[in-house]
Amino acid sequence: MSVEELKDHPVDNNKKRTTSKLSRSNSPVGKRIHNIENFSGNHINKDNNNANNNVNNNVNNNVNNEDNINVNSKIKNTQIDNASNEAKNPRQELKKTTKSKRKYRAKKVESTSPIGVLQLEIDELINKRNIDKSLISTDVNKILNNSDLATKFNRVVENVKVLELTSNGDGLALIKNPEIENGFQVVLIPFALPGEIVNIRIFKTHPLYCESDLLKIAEPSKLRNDSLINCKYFGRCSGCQYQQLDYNSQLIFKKNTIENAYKFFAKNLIANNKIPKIDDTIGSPLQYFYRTKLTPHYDIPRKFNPETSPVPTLGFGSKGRPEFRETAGGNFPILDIEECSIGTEIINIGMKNERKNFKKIYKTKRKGGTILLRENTRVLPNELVQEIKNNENNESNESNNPKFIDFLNQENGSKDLSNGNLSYTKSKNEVSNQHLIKSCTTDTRQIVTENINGFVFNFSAGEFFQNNNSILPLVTGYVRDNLKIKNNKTGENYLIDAYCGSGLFSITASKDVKRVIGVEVSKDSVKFAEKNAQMNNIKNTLFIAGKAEKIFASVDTPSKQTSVILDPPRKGCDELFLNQLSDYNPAKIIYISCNVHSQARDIEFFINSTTNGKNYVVENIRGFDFFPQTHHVESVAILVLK
Ligand SMILES: C[S@@+](CC[C@H](N)C(=O)[O-])C[C@H]1O[C@@H](n2cnc3c(N)ncnc32)[C@H](O)[C@@H]1O
Repeated sequence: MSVEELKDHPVDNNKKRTTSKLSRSNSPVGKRIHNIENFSGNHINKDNNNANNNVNNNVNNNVNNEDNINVNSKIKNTQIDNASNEAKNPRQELKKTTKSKRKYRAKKVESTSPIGVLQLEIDELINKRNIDKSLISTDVNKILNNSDLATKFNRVVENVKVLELTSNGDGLALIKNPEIENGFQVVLIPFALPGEIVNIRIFKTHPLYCESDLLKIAEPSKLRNDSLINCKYFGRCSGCQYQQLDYNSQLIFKKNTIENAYKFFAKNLIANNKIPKIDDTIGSPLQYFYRTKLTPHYDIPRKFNPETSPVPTLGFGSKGRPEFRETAGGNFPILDIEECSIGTEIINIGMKNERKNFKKIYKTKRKGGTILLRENTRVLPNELVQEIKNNENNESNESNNPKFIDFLNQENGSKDLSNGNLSYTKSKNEVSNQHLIKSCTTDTRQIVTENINGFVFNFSAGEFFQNNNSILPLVTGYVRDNLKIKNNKTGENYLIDAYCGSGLFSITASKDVKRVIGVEVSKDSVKFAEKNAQMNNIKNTLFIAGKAEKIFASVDTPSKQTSVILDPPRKGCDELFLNQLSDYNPAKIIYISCNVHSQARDIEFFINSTTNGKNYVVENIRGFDFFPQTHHVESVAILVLK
């Protein structure tokens, strides 16, 4: 952070831990945790750092258990002397007496959501060690209404052994429960790896687990290699979890996530040996600087005064207040982020431009918001490339070539405020020999272009499109290779692309099949799918705007010669759709998913609970790493009619 920016943030938030909605809002996990486990009052959340508080450090020895749980660990209770503080403040005293009882309200959890999966991971952790659930359950209502109890829970614990890694990339451990005799707390420790011995600070308690900050790594895992960390915000930003791991280890953890997902959600198929060995995860050609879309955001505080309040921070949510490494971005719920090492070069240039712009306009904002940064790739016409080249000798370059300026100005993208020009980067597609100009758009309705394996795609910047274009040739190639239907002597294959977006799989696979029918709920995406087919001179596609559930009413392709691609949103397919898919009875199903848990659940339902499901074999399951450095994994499962 520059000196200038430091001036913009005179408030030292280090003295104020706020686990507001915002502190978790960037992380899909955090978001769900907040939505699902909602306290009616304040969160259990005390300031352990506040130097003004009267702090007693009581160091207790933890009980040794038969397991490797927290062996020889010490629990350090950081207790705030509330009594003495409150007595001095009669207003607070009054408030205290009139305050109504705070109540913990648990909300319904979707089992394949991150918090739903965490519950299964917790069950597995305790079952493996024969620990009864009652020994890890905490009465959160009691803590909410008893500040002494809250400080007892919000403590520093030393020498904690990390036992597992969750599918969200957090370490999972067991520590002694400060209230239940011989009881435990399951604790989430972001950025910690299995096998590590760490010191942590608990800051939030839920009925079956608690959240903590990683303070110190006393004994690192052999897998940890902090020299690989490429980002000054890593260890606080909620975006990446795995930068401390070499890439191969990241891929192994992701394969593990897929294995666990099938273990949790396809129990019956696993028990009957109907799930094949999960194949190795295919890595991304780019492991940093790959993300073609980022959405930094900001919050406008309730008591915001445009004249006196500091510039709100702009970036991504912070994952608590870890201290195990020095990080940039400040101690804010939304970290003040200037660059993101997984974003592409032009996205980072766009981020810098838009930060400068934000400093000019933030006073007009009344509520928080998000800034869209989406990469747009255009091909520079050959004549223009030639003209620029020819003029190079005259000390002329592209920046003073009027035609090039015209080319740039066709685009309404992120501009360099110092000169008002569109920011861009140049690159070359070595396969097609095309010169590419990349810019960054911030307008959700702007039409952007992507080039994948010689195909061109247009779509609205605000609509869905895959974010890592470096891996798209690999995944679309894999899908194409697997569309072939064995024993199809007619030589005529058909494809149904359910949840087709702007036609990525329909178009890249169109040459291998006689006809493609795509269905997509977003009318805007369907419009682009049609346009993309036209632009790529593809004539055998038909796109239907509507719900995937309705597609089978309009399908006339022979099912034994048809493969179906499913690529639903994170929540997966609904049962109505899966029943219709089974009635249609296609020769092959390729299920692509960014949430392997809902994928496993759907495949279990399809095979076990639909009319024709039992006639399918799961031939292959493997991950594709669309999101290096993060816990996310895309999973592709192939089902074949026996
Ligand atoms: C994960 S995206 C995949 C898009 C496309 N296959 C791609 O890779 O670009 C899921 C798509 O499903 C669409 N969608 C969501 N619910 C749907 C439904 N019930 N029926 C059809 N499409 C749906 C979304 O609009 C989104 O475009």
